[in-house]
Amino acid sequence: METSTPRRAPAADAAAASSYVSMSPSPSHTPRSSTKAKRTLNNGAAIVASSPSPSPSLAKGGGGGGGVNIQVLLRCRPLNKEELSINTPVVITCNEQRREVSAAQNIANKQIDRTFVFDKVFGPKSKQQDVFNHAVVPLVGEVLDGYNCTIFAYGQTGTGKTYTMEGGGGKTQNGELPSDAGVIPRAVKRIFDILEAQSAEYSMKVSFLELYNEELTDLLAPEESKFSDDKSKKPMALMEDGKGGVFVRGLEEEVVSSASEIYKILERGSGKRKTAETFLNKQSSRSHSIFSITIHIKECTPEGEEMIKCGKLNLVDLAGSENISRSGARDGRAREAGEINKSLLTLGRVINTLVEHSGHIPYRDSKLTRLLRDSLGGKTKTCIIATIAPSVHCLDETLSTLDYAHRAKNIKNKPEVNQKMMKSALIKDLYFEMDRLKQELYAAREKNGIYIPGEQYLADEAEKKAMSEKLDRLELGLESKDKQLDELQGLYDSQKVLSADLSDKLQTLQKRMQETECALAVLEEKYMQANNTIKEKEYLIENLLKTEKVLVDEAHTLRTELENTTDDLSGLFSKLERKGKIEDANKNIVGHFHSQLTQDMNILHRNISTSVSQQESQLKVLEEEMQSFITSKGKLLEDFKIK
Ligand SMILES: Nc1ncnc2c1ncn2[C@@H]1O[C@H](COP(=O)(O)OP(=O)(O)OP(=O)(O)O)[C@@H](O)[C@H]1O
Repeated sequence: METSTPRRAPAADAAAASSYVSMSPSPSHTPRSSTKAKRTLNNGAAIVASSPSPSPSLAKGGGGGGGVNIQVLLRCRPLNKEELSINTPVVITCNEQRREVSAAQNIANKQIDRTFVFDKVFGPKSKQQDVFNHAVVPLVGEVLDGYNCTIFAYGQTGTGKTYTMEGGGGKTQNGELPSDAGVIPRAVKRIFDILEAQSAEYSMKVSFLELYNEELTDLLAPEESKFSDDKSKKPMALMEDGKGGVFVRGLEEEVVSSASEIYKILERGSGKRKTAETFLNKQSSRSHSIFSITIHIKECTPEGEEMIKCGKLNLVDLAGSENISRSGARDGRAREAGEINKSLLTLGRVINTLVEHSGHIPYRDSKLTRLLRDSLGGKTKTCIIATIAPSVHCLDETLSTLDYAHRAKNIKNKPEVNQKMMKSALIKDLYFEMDRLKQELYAAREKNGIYIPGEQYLADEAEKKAMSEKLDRLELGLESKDKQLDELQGLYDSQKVLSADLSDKLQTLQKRMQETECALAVLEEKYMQANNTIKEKEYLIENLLKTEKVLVDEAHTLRTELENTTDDLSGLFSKLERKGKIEDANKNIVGHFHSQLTQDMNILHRNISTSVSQQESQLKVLEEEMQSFITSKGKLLEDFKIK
């Protein structure tokens, strides 16, 4: 029966029965002691064989070809109170639209701006909800689809890694998370919301690991253990799983069935993290932490076969990348900073080697890189949230974070979905494990009286006690689950009645809906007709308006032309008037000229006739004189001849 109440699938019981946690993508379960480790390797063979090797047919998300670049997001925190009080200059500008971050640098009195582009940029005003929506929501979906996903926060101390990952934690008000809740509580809530909306049958377990001074500790281990192996104090071993992965021996995985349970676990674990006051952060996390959520979801194949899908979300809060003197780390703190830097330096070297493809990748040089191996260049889907501060005092560290994160953008992973496991095979394994435990119990009883070293006896006793307590807890859990099942059955029956009632109502509503749909269709037809008429009218109006515009333009042209013609005509008339006047004046002049000419001509005529008569008389005189001259000359000539 499928219900919305979280139910534990057998896989969860198997997981709960073991206490080794693999950091490898495979959902393998390993027991607490070395004997148990051996057992699980045998017993877990069915699971391990089917789970770690990802099925190429099931793989999605671009595992093929060159892989998928890991996502790198950048978040810049706002100035804090101290920085504001001393008016610290801001040297970082974020352009969220263009996904750019610019750092203003002053080198030798020259202003040099460096700009970096990321997959997403969150400025100082960004909300926790924004970061969650862009960084985590898609990955939560991938986890529920059976992928392993890792989100890790990287940045200088005091830049908001813990704020981004945990924020105000999971203190809910009226079932809602506070606005400052970070990525982890929001991811938890979303996972439960989705699973419950899908009425999925699932089981979930969480682990919380701390890496401090290259030593691993379990943040979920009980504070005081009656038994010899007090894990809260004792560092834990990181072991190779023989398949290229690693697991942390003895890491507690708590089975959870509600978001509030996880919030409590988170609060408990976070409280145990090593923190200290530094110049840059009053409550600086001095360790790296990895909070992991493993989800097993039941699915049915079309053939009715029950399968278990497994996905894992690793949420990593790294310790601050820092300069020892600037961070104010002293004495023990300096060693601490050195160790933190060792892990982060190795992380940097791993990133560089991955990006430059320059041979051997030094994963093994630090525990952090061994743990994150599958998230960097492996089969996991990874997202890095790099955090920076905007103040000028942090510029060097900010640039180093920006360079680091920008380089990490080029890392390619080949995400592959975890192969689904058959539920029947899991149950078989579980029964096998129970039988084995029973046999061990009988054998242990029968061994009464045989000598074994006291230390081993105590250890075995402690383990037996822990196991029987666990068994009791499991039985109790089973009983309560049975009760829950009964309750749910009752609920189911009442729901059935309710559903019959509702289906009647649904039918009535469907009828009404059909009628409404008919009316709607008629209305839609009318609406379409009206729309067409409106369109036609609009077309006509548009054309009319166009014609009117043309006419108005033409009228304007005509009017200007008319005005020009009127001007021309009045010019012409004034010209004609002037011409008439000139003609009249010319007439007068001509008349005057004519009479003057006549007078002058008469005078000339008279003068000429006078002159002619004078000339005639003068000619006569001249003739006479000439005659007399000739006669005189002739006389003279004759005289001369005679002489
Ligand atoms: N985006 C933000 N908005 C508001 N306050 C922030 C933001 N980021 C960080 N802070 C505040 O700045 C302080 C330091 O943040 P936080 O402890 O998360 O830094 P951190 O990077 O985890 O430092 P460390 O590496 O030392 O642990 C906290 O008081 C936190 O509330």
